[in-house]
Amino acid sequence: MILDRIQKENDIKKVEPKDYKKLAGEIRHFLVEKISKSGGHLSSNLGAVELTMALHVFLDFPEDKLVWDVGHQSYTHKILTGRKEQFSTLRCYEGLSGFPKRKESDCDVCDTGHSSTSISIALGMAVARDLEGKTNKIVAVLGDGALSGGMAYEALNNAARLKSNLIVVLNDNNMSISENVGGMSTYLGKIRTNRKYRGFKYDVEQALRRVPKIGDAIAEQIRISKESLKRLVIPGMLFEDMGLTYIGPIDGHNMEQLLTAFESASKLNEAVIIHVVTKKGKGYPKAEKNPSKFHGIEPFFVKTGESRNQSKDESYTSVYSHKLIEMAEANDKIVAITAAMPSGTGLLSFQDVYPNRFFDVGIAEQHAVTFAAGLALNGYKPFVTIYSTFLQRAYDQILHDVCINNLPVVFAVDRAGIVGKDGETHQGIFDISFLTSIPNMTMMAPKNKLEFEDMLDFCQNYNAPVAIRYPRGEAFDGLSEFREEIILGKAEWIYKESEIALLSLGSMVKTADTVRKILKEQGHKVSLINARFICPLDKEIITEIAESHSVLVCLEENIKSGGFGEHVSQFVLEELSEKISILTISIPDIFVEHGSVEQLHLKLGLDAESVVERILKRI
Ligand SMILES: Cc1ncc(C[n+]2csc(CCOP(=O)(O)OP(=O)(O)O)c2C)c(N)n1
Ligand SMILES: CC(=O)[C@@H](O)[C@H](O)COP(=O)(O)O
Ligand SMILES: [Mg+2]
Repeated sequence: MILDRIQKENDIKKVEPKDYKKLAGEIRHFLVEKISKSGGHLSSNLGAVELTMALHVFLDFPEDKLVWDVGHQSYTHKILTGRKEQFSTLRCYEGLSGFPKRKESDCDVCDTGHSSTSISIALGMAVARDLEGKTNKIVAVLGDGALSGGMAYEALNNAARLKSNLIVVLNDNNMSISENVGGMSTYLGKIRTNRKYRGFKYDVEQALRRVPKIGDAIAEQIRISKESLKRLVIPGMLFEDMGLTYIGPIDGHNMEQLLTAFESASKLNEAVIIHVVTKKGKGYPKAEKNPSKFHGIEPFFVKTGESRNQSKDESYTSVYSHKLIEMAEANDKIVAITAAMPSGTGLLSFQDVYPNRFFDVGIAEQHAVTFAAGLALNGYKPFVTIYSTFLQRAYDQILHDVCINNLPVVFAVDRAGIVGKDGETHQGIFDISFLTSIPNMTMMAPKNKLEFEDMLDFCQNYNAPVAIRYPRGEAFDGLSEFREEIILGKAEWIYKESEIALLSLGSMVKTADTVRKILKEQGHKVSLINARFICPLDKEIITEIAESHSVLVCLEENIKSGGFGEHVSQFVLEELSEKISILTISIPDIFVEHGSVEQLHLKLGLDAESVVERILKRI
């Protein structure tokens, strides 16, 4: 095996070019084997094997810097930098991360997981390099999907002024997680299908250069026709007109072409875009055929491509998907918006039923929110469906465009709480803190499936900004006998006793129910209250609790700062501190690494036993 000869960074330089193809095959085999057991981002990694190999032949690590956009496609980079043996721990607790991690290797320059940041990072590093008088190479690699994100354009706009070398590799596989969308995607498609014009461009330019000094009129005519030809057919002209150099399109599975392009680009004292065309899922036919399914995949059987986990439980996402379609049937003002996550957010089926009322805006969370504000201003009811972690991108748009105008936009905040294996960059543990600090915002979280549906109905009829957060995975269907009407700012009594009151929010109601059972077995009297709303806070129920209990325990799956517990504590401190002692169970103010949700809950003290222990200590 050639792969066995690669133990650390730069070892690939010893591999002979005639063996590149074999090495690429071995890496693909390794990826499919490992990811089929651990789960992970398969399709993007299979597509980027030769590209990564070529970059590793071209660059000297760790002096040269390679910046991955999102980072979900960096597995081959990990293999080539001495982390192959750790792949059996991929995305497991305390194991290898699925994204670049500085603490794993000095060949990883930046921890990432969110899209469209690579050109900014690389440009910053290039400018720092120049200021230091150094000459190391810096390369950013981003996908065509990542190029739908606003930050990428802001960075390109800025990079056009650079007077030293920076290489931006655009890895174009004509896919985001699902179909890539938008004008840039169309433009790249034209370049791909007009490859023959590469030769044409060269011929025209050569011919023009050879024109001897002739009369001004003819020269001007030639200049004009050159300009119009460029605009019509020459690949990458948009980038060139911005002041960037464009090379491409290049076959991203051809090592020779890639290496030639990198070498040529590195000689230029400016920012160069190398447009590389690859096939997402390459080498595993099932992923080639259905790259979306294998973009981020749970463990699967290699032979059939079917998942190893045959869970039939309905997810919150799927509940949302069905309910939204049902509501949209009766309410033609409902529109659904996603930022490049139609599958993950469950909106694919909405798109099937209501294609004209479905909008995938690309990886553009900021635009998604302000676009929703525009729709709401003209009488529509937008459901902006974005994962908690990616909504972080749109804080000012929520504040400035939606909340100051007090517009009836619904924020369906999926993947709220611990998401597990994607780790720090993807945990949805900040949304309560950043959303509830904004005036005019109402925020809630359901305890179970039925309440989620009722809350969505509430959102539909609510005439102001409202956010509803729900977790990744299976929808809880317990406690369904408790189904009081949803009233703005009102919590729900589930069990009314005395001594200890568990005031619990969303996903933590299920845990609190278990905590209550354990405490009752030990002889305690325990109430369970479903908070439902974070803001407005049900001050009345908190006051009632304070009159009849000695300890109030708040439970939530958000960080402590700015969380639900902090809101309740503030009120108790100001109004009720004489009457009741308060204990908040939240996630500490840290970034939470990868691992299974259960392991992470255990580590963070959010499992029932740890909660019981903390309560007993308190009383
Ligand atoms: C800000 C942000 N929004 C959404 C995502 C989810 N996401 C991860 S990868 C991806 C698609 C990226 O497409 P592309 O850059 O073309 O890479 P490919 O997967 O095709 O290799 C998306 C939407 C993200 N990581 N960051
Ligand atoms: C890389 C990325 O950001 C997405 O692919 C993310 O991993 C999706 O997460 P879900 O699996 O929760 O949809
Ligand atoms: Mg892509």
